Amino acid sequence: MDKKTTDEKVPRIRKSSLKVKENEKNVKPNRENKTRERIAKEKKDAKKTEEKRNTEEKEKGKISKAVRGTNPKITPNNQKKSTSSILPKKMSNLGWVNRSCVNDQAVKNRVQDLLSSRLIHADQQVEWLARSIQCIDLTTLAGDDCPSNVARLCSKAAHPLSDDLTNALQIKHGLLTTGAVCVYPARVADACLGLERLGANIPVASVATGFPTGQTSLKIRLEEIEFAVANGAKEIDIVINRELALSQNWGELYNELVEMRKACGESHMKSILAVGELCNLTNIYKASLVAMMAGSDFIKTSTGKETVNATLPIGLVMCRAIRAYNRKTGFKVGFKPAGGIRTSKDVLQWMTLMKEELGDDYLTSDLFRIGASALLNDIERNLGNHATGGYLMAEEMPMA
Ligand SMILES: O=C[C@H](O)COP(=O)(O)O
Repeated sequence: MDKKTTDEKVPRIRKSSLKVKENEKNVKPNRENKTRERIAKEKKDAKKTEEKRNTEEKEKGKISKAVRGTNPKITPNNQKKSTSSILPKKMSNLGWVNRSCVNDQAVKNRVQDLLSSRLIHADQQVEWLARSIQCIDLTTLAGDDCPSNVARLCSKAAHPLSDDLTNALQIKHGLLTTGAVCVYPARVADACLGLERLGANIPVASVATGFPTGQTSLKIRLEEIEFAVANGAKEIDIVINRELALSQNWGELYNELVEMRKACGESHMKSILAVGELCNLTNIYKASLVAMMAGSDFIKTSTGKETVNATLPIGLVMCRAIRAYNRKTGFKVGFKPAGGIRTSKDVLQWMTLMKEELGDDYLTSDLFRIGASALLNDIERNLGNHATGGYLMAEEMPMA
């Protein structure tokens, strides 16, 4: 494990180098004055920036009070930890992987139990739905994606709800954003530009490694990651090599994922398991462990292109793997269900799963994302219903 910090030797400063030579003082007074002025100016600028940031943070903090109730809290997405603070989380324990086995019937029972007795109460739904928006990776992954529809997606990510609705829910305009926008590598630059123009501090996620099938050479898959990172992607959604998982070649899968992790650099790596193609729950559990051991920041269910995508039993198995990994290593890896999540009811069920299996800590965008292209419209409609007592018409949702 790379958890320990390295004790770096601090270079010693020779005392003599700290002394200001008398003659230098006399010879270059102007330069010293200029340096002092520059330092004073820098301090003043830093103070101004700090004050500006404090005011912004204060404003944004109001969002948590704007939505009824206090649990779960809504905090602005741009308070996310910087990617550079993420430590590598590599470990290899293939014995653990090989010994793992999932009891299918127990999984079914647990999901039944979650669905029948633990759903979110109606009077908490507004705050949970508003919070779920912050966890959405708003996605477009279509062959005809182009700068204009990506710009539109960015606009929706930066302003997910109409002004009328944010006013009715007392959410200050512009403070609620999605967790990320997710696009193909060729559209990353468009997305970065679109968000920059809006002044939105939202990360761009890129699918990569031959998404959705991964059926190309490792070299090309790694180059694709590098291309997306170079274009500004802060999050990379890679697909795992299904052949290696299906043939139980966990060692080779681990090696490939480690290479991908390296290629991501400081960008987050989300590993898509393509669960619908892994045959059984035990394979999904094992692939989850391997992906986490190789340093994934998130494990993600699906590309949205398989026949079977995110289902609750599969989600439960992946959450249990995340929990086991956390208990063994102390690292918290995030979870991203994706594919076919389209309704407010779906998202509340996924949030219930997260809360019950992993706890409140995992209900922030640092550790929970929902990959979805159409979900936001349904959430908007439902919040509209809560605010006005009637469902919004399509024309009342201009960005839908
Ligand atoms: O990663 C995100 C998925 O591709 C989105 O799938 P969806 O279009 O079914 O919401």
